[in-house]
Amino acid sequence: MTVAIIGYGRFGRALGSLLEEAGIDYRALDPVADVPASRRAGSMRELLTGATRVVVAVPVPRMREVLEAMLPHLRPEQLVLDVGSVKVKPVQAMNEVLGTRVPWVGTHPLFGPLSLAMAERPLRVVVCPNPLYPEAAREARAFYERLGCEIIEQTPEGHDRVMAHTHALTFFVAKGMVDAGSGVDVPFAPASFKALSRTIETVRSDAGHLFTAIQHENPFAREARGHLLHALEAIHHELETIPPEAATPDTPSMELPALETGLPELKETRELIDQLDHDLVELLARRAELARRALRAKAQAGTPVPDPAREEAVIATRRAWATELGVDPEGMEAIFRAILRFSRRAQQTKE
Ligand SMILES: O=C(O)C(=O)C[C@]1(C(=O)O)C=C[C@@H](O)C=C1
Repeated sequence: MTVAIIGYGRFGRALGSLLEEAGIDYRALDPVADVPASRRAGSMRELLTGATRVVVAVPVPRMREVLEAMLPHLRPEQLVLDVGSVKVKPVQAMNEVLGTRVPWVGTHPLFGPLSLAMAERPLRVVVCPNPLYPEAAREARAFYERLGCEIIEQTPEGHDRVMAHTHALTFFVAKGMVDAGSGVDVPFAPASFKALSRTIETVRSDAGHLFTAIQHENPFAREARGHLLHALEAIHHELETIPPEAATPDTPSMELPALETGLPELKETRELIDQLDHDLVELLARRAELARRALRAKAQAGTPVPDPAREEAVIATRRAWATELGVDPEGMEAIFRAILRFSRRAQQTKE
C-alpha cells in the first residue's frame, strides 16, 4: 500500500509518523509546509501516481478546490479519504466533485499531534459510510485498523451534531475563557480549573484554522452555541435575582446533579479505588507506548538499550517526588523498579 497525503500541516505530519510506525510507505505534497525530501512529491500528478490511498488533510474550506485539482490525476482503483473535523460539508464536496468517478469516504480521526505525542490510547476514528461506495468504508476501516485505531461508524449529520455539542462547544468555552483573561498567571488553581486548563492548552496548540472550521463549517455548531449562551445567560440572571439566602442547593434551578452516591462508605471508597486504578492502568499503557517510542529513537541514535544510568535517574526523581508529596520513597522506588521491568518487557514486544 502506498499512501498519498495532501496537506502536510499538523495533522498530515502526525499521520505520516503513524504510517511510518506501521511500516507503510507514503508521499506528501504541500504548497508551503516543509515535507522531508525523502517523502516529498513534486506535483499532484507525481503524488497521486501509484498511490492506493489518498488522504486529503487540508483545511475544510479548501477541500473542494483541492479535490478539483486532484480529479484529473485520480483513477477508479484508488480510494480518497478526507480527515476533516466536520463531515457534512466535506462529504458533500466529495460527492459533488468525485461522485461516481473515484471511490471516496469521509473520515474524522479523533486525535491530533498532541494526543499522539502523549501516547494517548485508544486512537479512534469516525468513518461515514456512503451508499455510492459501500466498500470504501470497509477499506477505510482496514486502513485505520492497521494504524492501531478503533472505528466508529456514523452518518455525516450524526457526526456533526455530536461534534457541535462537544468539540465546537469545548473550543468555544475555552476560547471565551482565554479571551476573558481567565487562568493567565494565576498563583494557584483548584482542581476543577486544572482539568479545564488542560483543555485550554489543547485548544491553544491546535492550528488556528481548526477553530474557525469546527464553528463555521459545522451546520449544527451555531445552534449549539446559541443554546449554551442562552443557558449561561439564564444561570447568570438567576444568580443576580435570587437572594443569596434563598439559593440553597435545593433551589430547583440552581440544582447541580447529586454528588452524593448514597453508598456505604467502604463500598463507595472501593469504587473510587477501582476508578483510580483504571486510570493508573491506562497511564501505564501510555507509558509503555512511550517506552516503545524511546526504543525506536534509540535504535536510530545508537543509544544503549536498556540504559541503567537513565533508570537510576528515573528512580531518583520519583523518590524525590514521593518525598515532596509526603509518601514513602522506598515504596515508590519499589513501584518504579517494577514499572521499569514492565517497560523493558513492553519494549521487547511489538504492540
Ligand atoms: O528512556 C529510555 O531510554 C527508555 O527506553 C525508557 C525507559 C523507561 O521506561 O523509563 C525504559 C528502559 C530503559 O532502560 C530506560 C528508561
